Amino acid sequence: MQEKIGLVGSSVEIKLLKEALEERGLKIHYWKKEEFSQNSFPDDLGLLIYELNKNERDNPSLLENLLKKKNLALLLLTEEISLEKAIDFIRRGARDLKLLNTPLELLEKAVLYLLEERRIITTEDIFLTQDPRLLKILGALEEVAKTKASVLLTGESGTGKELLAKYIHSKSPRKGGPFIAINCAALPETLLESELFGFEKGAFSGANYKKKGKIELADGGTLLLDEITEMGLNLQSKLLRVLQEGEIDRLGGYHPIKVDFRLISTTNRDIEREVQEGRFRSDLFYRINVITVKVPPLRERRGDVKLLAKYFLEKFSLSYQKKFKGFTSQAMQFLENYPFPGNVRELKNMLERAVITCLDEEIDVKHLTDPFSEASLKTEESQSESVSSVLSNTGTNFDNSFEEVKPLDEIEREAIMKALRLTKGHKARAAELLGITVRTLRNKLKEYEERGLLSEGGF
Ligand SMILES: Nc1ncnc2c1ncn2[C@@H]1O[C@H](COP(=O)(O)OP(=O)(O)OP(=O)(O)O)[C@@H](O)[C@H]1O
Repeated sequence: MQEKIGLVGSSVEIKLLKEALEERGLKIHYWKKEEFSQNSFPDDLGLLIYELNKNERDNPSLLENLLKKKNLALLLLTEEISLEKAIDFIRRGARDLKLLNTPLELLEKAVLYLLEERRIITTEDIFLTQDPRLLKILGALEEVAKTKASVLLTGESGTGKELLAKYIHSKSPRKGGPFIAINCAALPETLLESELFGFEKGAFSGANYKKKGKIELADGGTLLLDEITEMGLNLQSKLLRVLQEGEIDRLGGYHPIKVDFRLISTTNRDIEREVQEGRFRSDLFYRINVITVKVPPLRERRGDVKLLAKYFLEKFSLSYQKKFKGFTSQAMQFLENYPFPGNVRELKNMLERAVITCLDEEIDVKHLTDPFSEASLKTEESQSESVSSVLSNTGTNFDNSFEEVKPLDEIEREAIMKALRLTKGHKARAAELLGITVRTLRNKLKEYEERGLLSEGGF
C-alpha cells in the first residue's frame, strides 16, 4: 500500500517533507525535477506531491498529462502563485495546492489528509519500528516473502504479529492474491473445521448451500492461522494433510481440490511445550515453522513507544478531526515507563481514548490512564496524586531506589489481579481495562494457576 506515494521536486522544503513522511514509516517514490517524466511512472501511484517550476506555474497546460489522471490525487507545491492560476489548476483536476513556505507540519497534515482520503493509510496500520532487532527481522522477512516458506510468528498478544503477516504478504509475489485470516481460538472445533475446509450442500443438517472454506479462498495468496495452537488434534491432522498434498476436501465433497497458498501461523503460547506435552503434533510443527520469528514485547523495545505514540496520535487526530500540540512531558515520561502488558494494541487503544477524551492542547497523563480505573475515579483535586499513584502502581520509578523496581511479570500479575478485583472477577471488563483480549487474560490466569500463583480465595 505504502509505495503508492510519489514526490517530485528539488527544493529544501520537498526534501524536509520527504524526511518527515519517511520518519512516519511511509515509503515514497522520489524523483528530482529533472528525473521525472509525466509519461512514465508507476501505474499504482495514489498520491503525487509535485513541486511546480516557474514555467509550469504560469502554464497549467504543461501538466495536462498528470492532471487528467483520474486515479491520482495530485498535490501541487508552489512558490507564490496568482489566485486565478491556482483556481485553474484545481479546475483542471489538481486535488490540492499549497505554498512551499507553508509550515512543514501543515504540509504533512495536508499529505496525511489526502492519504486518509485515498485510503492509502487508514485501512491498515503500517508496521512501524525503529528497534534494531525488528528492523533486521523486517529486512530478513522481505527476503523470506519472496519464497513460499511457511512462517511462524510467536510473541505476546498485541505485539503486531498479524500486521507482520500482512507485511510479508504485501512483500510477496502473491500480494495481488487474497490475504485470508482466521482465528483458531475464536471458534468451536466443528465450526472452525467448516470455516477452514468449507462444505458441500447437504454435507450435514443445516448445510443448505455450498460454501468455500478459508483455505480454498486463500488460493493464490496467503492464509493466516492466528492462534494455531488452539486447534484440536483432529483438525491438526487434516491441516497436515493439506500441507502435504496441496489439496483439500470440502466436508461432504467427493473430489479433492488443489490449493496453493503460503501459510503464516501465529501463537502466543510456548509451542515447543505444547508439542512436548502432546497438545500439538510435532510433524505439523515442523511443517509450519520453516521460518520462526519471535516478535519482542513492546516493553523490550522502548524506542518504539515514542514513535508509535506519535503515529497513533496523528492517526486518531485525523480520524476524529482534532488538533493537538503533542504530549506533556509527564505524559511522555509515563509512556516511556509504562510496561504495556497489552503491547502495541494497548498503546493504540490508549491513544484513541486520549484523543477522544482530551479537550486540552496537549495530551496529559490523565488522558492516557483509563477513566474507569480506580485512580481516575477519584475527585479532581486528588488528580495529580492519583496520577503519581498510577505511575507507581505500574512500576514507574522516578527516584533511584533500586529496591523498588519489581520484575515486569510481577507488575503485570499485580495489574491483572487488580483489574479482576475492581471488576469483581468479570473477565471481559478486566481485559478491557487492561487493554488485552479476554483470551490473553485467560491464558495468563491459566499460567498463574499452573505456577501456583493464584490464591485460594480468588483475586
Ligand atoms: N509496529 C506497529 N506499527 C503500527 N501498528 C501496530 C504495530 N504493531 C501492532 N500494531 C497495531 O496494534 C494492533 C495489534 O496488532 P496485531 O493484531 O497485529 O497483534 P497480534 O500480535 O496479532 O495480537 P493477538 O496475538 O492478540 O492476535 C493492531 O491494530 C495493529 O495494527
